Amino acid sequence: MRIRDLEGWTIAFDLDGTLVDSAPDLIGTLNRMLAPRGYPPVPLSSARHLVGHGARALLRHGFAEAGAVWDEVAEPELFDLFIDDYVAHIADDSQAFDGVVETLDHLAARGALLCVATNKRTDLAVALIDALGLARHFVVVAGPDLVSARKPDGAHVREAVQLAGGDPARAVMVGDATTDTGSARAAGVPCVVAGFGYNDAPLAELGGDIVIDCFPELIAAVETLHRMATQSAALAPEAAAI
Ligand SMILES: O=C(O)COP(=O)(O)O
Ligand SMILES: [Mg+2]
Repeated sequence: MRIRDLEGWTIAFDLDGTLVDSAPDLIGTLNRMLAPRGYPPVPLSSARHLVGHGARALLRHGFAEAGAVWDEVAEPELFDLFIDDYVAHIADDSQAFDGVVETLDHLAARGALLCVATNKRTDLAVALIDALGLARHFVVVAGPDLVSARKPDGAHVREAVQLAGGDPARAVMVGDATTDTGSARAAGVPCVVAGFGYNDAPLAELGGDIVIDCFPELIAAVETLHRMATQSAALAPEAAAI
């Protein structure tokens, strides 16, 4: 039997660009908004980094990327069209990154509680997670509508961990963008950066603690952060006595 050495620890995951390569469907929807309005499609490669701040931000910045004029008045209608189209195509081409299922199973078997903290609306996040057969891994899926403030606010990671029944003092965040590292830092939670995701800044400037190049490397990263936390907790009484 495996040692449950991660019992009492919670791992909060970002969704888009960390667990799931969802950009093809998000950018596909964006391009279906642009085409009938006479604008050119934005290539996936130049729009991936726009994913991570929610659908509204993707729409706005995607239109800018295509050189399209942004119509503030039309935004609510455009947003509704975007969501309707995205829901219909949510898992056409989106896939979990290699090794996600095995790695999540491994971490759960060692006792870790797993949850999701995403800037995707909760209903959309749940629909995507369900469509890819990942639902059984997570105690909670927390979009911005389920918490008091969205990433990069620290409340998002902190409250997602608490909703999962965990303690933010014994948690790790895993994400791919400045929204994730910012939220984790503000919550006092160490952050693993998915270097294979939709990084919106150079890796050295994202502000994470450990960068992983593929999902299975998360196991070693969590072990390192867990060891560091355990060692500093063991040293804390001595430090207090000095
Ligand atoms: O931009 C989004 O739709 C959500 O992105 P996230 O899962 O990376 O927070
Ligand atoms: Mg992301």
